[in-house]
Amino acid sequence: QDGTIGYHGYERDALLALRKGFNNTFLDGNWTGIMCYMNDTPYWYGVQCLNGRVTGVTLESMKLTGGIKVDALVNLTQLITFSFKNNSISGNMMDFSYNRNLRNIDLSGNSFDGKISSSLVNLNSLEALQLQDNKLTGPIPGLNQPTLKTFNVSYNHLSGAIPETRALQSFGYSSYLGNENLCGPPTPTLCNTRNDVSESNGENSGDKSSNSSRFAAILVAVDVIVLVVILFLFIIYYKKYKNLKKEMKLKNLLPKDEEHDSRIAERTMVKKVPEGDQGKLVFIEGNHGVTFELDDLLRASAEGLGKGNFGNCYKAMLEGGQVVVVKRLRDLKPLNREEFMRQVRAIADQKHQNLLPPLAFYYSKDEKLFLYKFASHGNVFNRLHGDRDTRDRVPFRWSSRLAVARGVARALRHLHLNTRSQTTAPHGNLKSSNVLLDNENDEILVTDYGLTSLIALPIAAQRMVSYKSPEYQSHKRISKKSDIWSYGCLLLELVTGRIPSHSAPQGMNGVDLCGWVHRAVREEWTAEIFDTEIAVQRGANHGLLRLMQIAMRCCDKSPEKRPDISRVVAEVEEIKIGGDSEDEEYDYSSLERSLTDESLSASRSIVSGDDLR
Ligand SMILES: Nc1ncnc2c1ncn2[C@@H]1O[C@H](COP(=O)(O)OP(=O)(O)OP(=O)(O)O)[C@@H](O)[C@H]1O
Repeated sequence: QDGTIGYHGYERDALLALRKGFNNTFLDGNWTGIMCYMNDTPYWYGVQCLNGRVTGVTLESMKLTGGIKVDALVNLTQLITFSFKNNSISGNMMDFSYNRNLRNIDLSGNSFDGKISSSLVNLNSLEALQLQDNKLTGPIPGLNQPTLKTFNVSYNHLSGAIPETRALQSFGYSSYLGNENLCGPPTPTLCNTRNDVSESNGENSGDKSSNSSRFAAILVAVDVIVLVVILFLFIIYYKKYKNLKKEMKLKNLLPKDEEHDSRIAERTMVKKVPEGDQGKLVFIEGNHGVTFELDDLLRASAEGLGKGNFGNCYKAMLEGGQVVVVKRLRDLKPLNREEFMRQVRAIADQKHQNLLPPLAFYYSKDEKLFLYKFASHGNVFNRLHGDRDTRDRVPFRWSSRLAVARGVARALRHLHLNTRSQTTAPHGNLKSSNVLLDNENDEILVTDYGLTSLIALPIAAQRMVSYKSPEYQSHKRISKKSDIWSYGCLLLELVTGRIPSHSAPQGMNGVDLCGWVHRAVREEWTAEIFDTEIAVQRGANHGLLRLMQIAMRCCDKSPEKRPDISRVVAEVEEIKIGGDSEDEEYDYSSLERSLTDESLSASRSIVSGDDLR
């Protein structure tokens, strides 16, 4: 294949050869099909692409075993990042001669043996080389790239004198620790034998006494550096101490384990923002004048809203009376700050009255937060299923449920078709707990869209709704049509009042709603389908049937047969609430009768033409 279609078969072959070397079930299942096309988000876990070319492979802490062939990277000529840290890969190091753009190499925490590849010397853009905690032997090649900012070969079996290049000498002893046979500065061990020196230089370095005097000079320099470092550490310690004192003063400081019951009020949501991160809250334009600093947020009292699949949510009440929701994100893809910001901006760019965009975000190495407006009437899941069969239950009327169906359909249409935004992406995790209600239920706000671009794929595949769709189960593929499937399930949840199993919160049981409804219609025990709370409403009858028909088409097993979002919106908009008599009690048997006559014939024909799920 050539570059004109943005897909490079030889790069794919190189990745498949890598995959073969690991014999890893997850990669075997995930690295299939096209890995990346032009600038689409890569489909393969841990692979980064630009213009259809592979620029990064990041497979960290995945318990990978096996080896990487020496010539494995010959065809990955655009690589910038290559990280396999914390696995159990063994064998010799690969040759990097063809990867002139490489900036970051991290093979730390594996079992690589043999020599450090001398091809590293010619990587002119190399910024970080991390080879610590392996079984590498032999000398350190004479790297001298001015670009090199991070270097670590500690805890290997390296030997010989550390080359006296400017770059290698700029790193402290800690970068070389744990290699008994390394000598020369910055280690404290003098190189006594000619072997030591010749081993690393390849040739004799000559006069031993001039070497010793150079060592002496370097040792003095090291002493000075050590003094400066101690002074620096002292300053940091003093600053930390001052900060700690400040925090202690905050009356709200009450550390609490986030695993605990989230309903209990928590006083601080971010116990401590890591030092040195210089993290700042970044507000996104159009935030309706809501601005405050991270310090204000730290001081705010907070209440847990719930433990989500990708982090916990807190309601933070700031001293000035503002209320915001803070979502602490976890299990993210390894994105640097710029990449993270790009994704957040793409999410925030999706502006629509039925979407809840983030107000602000916070990025640091250890903490990533999203801030949202607080939706005062909670989520549709709780509204629909909460307080059932108790006196506290406030009925969720047909008109409100139809408003939810409409609002969500419009939000999805915007996500799928909005041409003004740079990316039109599926939601990926559409479910009733991600549909929020504000202002006495008449504002429907879909939240958590766009998280597929941030969450690590294996985690997303386990927990996001789109990955529960029939097409992902059979072909490991999701698309906008997977959102249509999720939407169909949401409609069925609204009309039946039952919890779907694929999105049931932890500890709750649900039913396979699509399968259940299909069976009910086919076997004509239709009376049980509709939620009695709305089935008794006189005006709801016709609309309920229409909504269920739409839902069943959206749930079709094959994505091609599902309607697209424009059609869904048009059909849902056509449904009438049903006149003024909505609140009147209805003779339930009349609805039951209408379910068994022609009104459902369309649904039944869908069922008969299709397998039950
Ligand atoms: N802006 C908000 N206003 C009010 N409640 C919110 C807001 N955002 C989230 N919540 C609620 O906080 C709780 C936790 O939300 P979160 O999104 O973390 O988890 P979830 O929706 O249950 O699952 P998932 O992580 O898969 O989206 C949910 O009950 C959710 O409805």
